[in-house]
Amino acid sequence: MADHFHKMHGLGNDFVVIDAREKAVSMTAARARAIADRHNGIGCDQLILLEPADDADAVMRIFNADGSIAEACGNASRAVALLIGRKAELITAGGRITVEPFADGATVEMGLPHFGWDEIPLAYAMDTSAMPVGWEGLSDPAAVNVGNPHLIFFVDDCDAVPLDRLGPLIENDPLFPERINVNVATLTGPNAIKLRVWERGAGLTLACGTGACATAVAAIRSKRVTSPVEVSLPGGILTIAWAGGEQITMTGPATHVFTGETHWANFD
Ligand SMILES: N[C@@H](CCC[C@H](N)C(=O)O)C(=O)O
Repeated sequence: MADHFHKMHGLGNDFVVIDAREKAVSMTAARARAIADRHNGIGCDQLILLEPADDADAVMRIFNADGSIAEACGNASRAVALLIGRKAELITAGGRITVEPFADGATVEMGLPHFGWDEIPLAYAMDTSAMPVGWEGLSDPAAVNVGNPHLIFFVDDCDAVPLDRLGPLIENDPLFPERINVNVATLTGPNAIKLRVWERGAGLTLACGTGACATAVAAIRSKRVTSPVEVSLPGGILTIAWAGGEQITMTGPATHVFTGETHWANFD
């Protein structure tokens, strides 16, 4: 019997979502990589596996396109909210989150941000609000962990940054023992940021929800902007609210593209 999957996206950051809450699906890094491959698979930035949870609505497991595990995914959280269709609590490797859908999107309580160098994690101690490091024209980034690790560079013009070249260089720098998501951000108003993201394990994507959260938090913390913040990504806009010390709230659209059928064994 064929297995079902859902093709979904949040601002163009796209997912294959497998609902394994009632019927177990075995997933490996190699299988996830093959499904995500746009040349011979269904194609996606992240593969999302929903599994049963004892004390929550579901466990959400996240595989990047390269097969690696991610602890959090903001855009997929909104997509999963749409799929579940009601307020729900999800367990991710990065912590518990609460999702609440509306007609064509969702609001997500993303949890608390973490700023300690060992919580990012970095290879050695330093101030994560303005790190004394640089790669070519990019320097003094902030680092924030919002379930997954992010590095944020505030620059005059994020469109001018060669992120396709610098992204992989920074992602794989030994300073980041678990690699890192790389954000380049430009302030466009007292509550507005333009953002591009090189995602760990997936490369350039049209949007990154956790990148928007981490960037907004870093900008609010350094008093560059005030909450709530409109974060404009190539795929569209997210609204991020954070009052220091509290959970980050993310609101934005999500889309169910189609439901398909396949045999997961086809991807081995
Ligand atoms: N696209 C996601 C983030 C996915 C995980 C990330 N690439 C990582 O490895 O941490 C989002 O919308 O947050």
